[in-house]
Amino acid sequence: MTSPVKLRVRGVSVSYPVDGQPREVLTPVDFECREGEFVCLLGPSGCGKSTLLNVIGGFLAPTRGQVLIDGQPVTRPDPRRIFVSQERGVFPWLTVEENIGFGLSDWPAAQREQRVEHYMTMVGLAGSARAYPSELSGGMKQRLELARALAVNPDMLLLDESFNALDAITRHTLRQELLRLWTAERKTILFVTHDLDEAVQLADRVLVMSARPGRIQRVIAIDLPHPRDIASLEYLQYRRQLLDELGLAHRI
Ligand SMILES: Nc1ncnc2c1ncn2[C@@H]1O[C@H](COP(=O)(O)OP(=O)(O)OP(=O)(O)O)[C@@H](O)[C@H]1O
Repeated sequence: MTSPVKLRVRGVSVSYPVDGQPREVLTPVDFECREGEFVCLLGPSGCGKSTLLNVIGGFLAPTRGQVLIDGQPVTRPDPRRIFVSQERGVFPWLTVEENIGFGLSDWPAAQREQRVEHYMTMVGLAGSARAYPSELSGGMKQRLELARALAVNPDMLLLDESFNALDAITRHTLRQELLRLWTAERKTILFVTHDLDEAVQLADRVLVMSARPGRIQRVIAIDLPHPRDIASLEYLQYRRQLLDELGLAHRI
C-alpha cells in the first residue's frame, strides 16, 4: 500500500533582487513526497537547495507557486517540522542538556530527563551535558542540533547539509542512527546534501537538481534495502548513475 502524500511542491520559483534586478535561483520546481519517505535533494553548490528547503520550512515565501503539507498551504514555520541547518544554530545561552530539552518544556520532568539523556548519548555528547555551545567544536554543535531536533519527535525533518562538519566516523554513526529512527518511526525526511554517497546510502529517492536556476533535473529511485552494501554492484551502479546525472562521470 502506498502512503498518503505528505508534501506537495507546486510550481515553486524564487527570485532574489540583485543590483535592482530579479535573479531567478529556482525555476519552477514540482515534486511530491509521501509520508514516511526519505528524499535527498542533491545538486551542485548554489543551485538553490537551501532556498527550496527554506520555502518548504515556511521561512521564505516563494516568488511563485505553493507548498502544501498534509494538504495545507505552508505560510510560516511550524514546530512539527524541524529544520536543522548550520546557520540556525543552537541557543548559546543554554547548556547542551538544556538545548536538547528546550522543546520538551511541557513534558513531566522524569520523562524529559530520560529523553534528553537518550538523545545526548546517541549523538555522543553525554560527557558535555553542562557545556555551553561556545565550548563545543563545530561538529559537536551540529550533533547537538540534530539531537535537539530529534528529541521533539517532529513529523517531518528538513535537514540541510546537517552532517557536513562531522568527521567520517561520526557522520557514519549518525547516518545509521537517522536510518534506525526513520525505520522505527517512519518520519518524512527531506535531506539536502551535495555528498553523492550520502544520497545513495540514505534515500528512497534522490532528486537531482540542475545548476542555477535550480530545477529538478532527474528523480532517481534507489531500490535497495537497508543496510546498503556500499561495495555491491547495485550500489555502485546507482552511484555511477548519479555521477552521470551530475556530469561528473568522466572527470573523476
Ligand atoms: N538572500 C539572498 N539574496 C540574493 N541571492 C541569494 C540569497 N540567498 C541565496 N542567494 C543565491 O541563491 C543561489 C542559491 O543559494 P542556495 O543557498 O539556496 O544554494 P545551495 O544549493 O543550497 O548551495 P550550497 O550547496 O552551496 O549550500 C546562490 O546563487 C546564492 O548566491
